[in-house]
Amino acid sequence: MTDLMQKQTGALLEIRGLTVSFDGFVALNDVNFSVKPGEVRILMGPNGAGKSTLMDTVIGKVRADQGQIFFQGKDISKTPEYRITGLGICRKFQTPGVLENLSVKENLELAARKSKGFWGSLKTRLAKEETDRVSDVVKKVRLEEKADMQARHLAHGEKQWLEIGMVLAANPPLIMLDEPTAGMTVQETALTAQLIQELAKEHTIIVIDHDMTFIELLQADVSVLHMGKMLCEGNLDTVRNNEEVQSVYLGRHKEEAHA
Ligand SMILES: Nc1ncnc2c1ncn2[C@@H]1O[C@H](COP(=O)(O)OP(=O)(O)OP(=O)(O)O)[C@@H](O)[C@H]1O
Repeated sequence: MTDLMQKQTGALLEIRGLTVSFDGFVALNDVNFSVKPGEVRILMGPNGAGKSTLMDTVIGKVRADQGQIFFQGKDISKTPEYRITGLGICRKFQTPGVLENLSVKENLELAARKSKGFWGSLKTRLAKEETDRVSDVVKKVRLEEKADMQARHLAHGEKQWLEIGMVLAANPPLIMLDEPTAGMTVQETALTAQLIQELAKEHTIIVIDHDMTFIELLQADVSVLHMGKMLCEGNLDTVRNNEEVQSVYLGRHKEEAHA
């Protein structure tokens, strides 16, 4: 896809006909998926549906057997993993990456340095643009008052926001968040939904999550994967009313709720 085609389709990320298999097991089967600049998209699906594999393929950790991945109009299907961050794609995993003994600000500075690659990370001082970015990010993730506090003293939700901040420090156009509200209180979950909506003004965000309260708060379009196939896409009502989704995913949750 050329830059012109990207403008025509309007997609920041466009995945076409993606098939991925592990030793003959097909984890993704001819998946199409695209997100527009500034969009928040929720990626749902039961365990083993292929959500992580889809994200892993975007960041070059897993290679596709077939299909193409276009980012800002460029085919990145064969771009090595170590180059993907530099292109402006950042993924936050569920496992914490915060350094507990460093302050909030120091963690953010480190993330800003790392985004500059190996040589950039060796620089002792940050450029003005980077320090400005760190000050901006610390406000965005609502940790301004705790900027000098060691990360280990933060509440669980605050640590998750710091991690989102560390992704933001690199200022990537595309952010992928893996269950950002896991373990959060209802109030922290609501604040996280608000934060993600604010961030979507400058970034495109793909969120993998199962928490229906959070998904409702996000008010974003949803893509549902099931057994490696894209089952349904649309707004939350469309997805909720889809019979296949009800039987394979939401139905299961209802049963659990009534158990
Ligand atoms: N490296 C691998 N080798 C073999 N099989 C794998 C590998 N990675 C994933 N799979 C399989 O591919 C399928 C999709 O896994 P994936 O982790 O993408 O699902 P998921 O939707 O992210 O699930 P969960 O919500 O449980 O994280 C699963 O059946 C999984 O066992």
